[in-house]
Amino acid sequence: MRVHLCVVGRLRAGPERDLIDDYFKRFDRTGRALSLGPVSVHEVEDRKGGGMAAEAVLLRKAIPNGATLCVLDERGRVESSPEFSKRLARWRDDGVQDLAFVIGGADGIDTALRSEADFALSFGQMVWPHMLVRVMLSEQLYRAASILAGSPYHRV
Ligand SMILES: C[S@@+](CC[C@H](N)C(=O)[O-])C[C@H]1O[C@@H](n2cnc3c(N)ncnc32)[C@H](O)[C@@H]1O
Repeated sequence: MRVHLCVVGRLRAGPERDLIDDYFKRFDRTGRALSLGPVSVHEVEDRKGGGMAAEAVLLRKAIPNGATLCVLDERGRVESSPEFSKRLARWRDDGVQDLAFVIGGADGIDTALRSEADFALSFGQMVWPHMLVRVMLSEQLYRAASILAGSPYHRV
């Protein structure tokens, strides 16, 4: 199951990028034997000030046809890491070929695009900066793969 991160904004070189690259490298390595990954990042940017609607047009183009769509949204469902790992495994076992995660920009995700999602995942009711949400998601993907692989990374 290929994993796509469709996100608003370009992340410049720096600590967040290093963390994301590291977690995705680990996710790809751990996920290979589990039919999870590879992961690819699709960054979109609307330079014309078109807001969420314009960003949604660009995001839709970045989401592969037929992909299962999971939006990151503070109003979504909060899950434990083991629950999230089971969800990933279920999508994979159900034959999902492409799984796309969408993280919005400063204004959030367009309502219409949000309503098209198969699932809305929340990292709690607080609103986090989108670049941090990218880091958190990349870590949770690696953690989920580790849980499914039975490796000791997740210890709770
Ligand atoms: C700065 S937030 C935008 C918040 C915006 N005010 C809204 O109402 O949606 C940017 C993006 O980060 C993600 N995000 C922020 N906090 C989150 C949370 N607690 N759980 C999941 N995703 C979150 C969402 O994808 C959101 O669109």
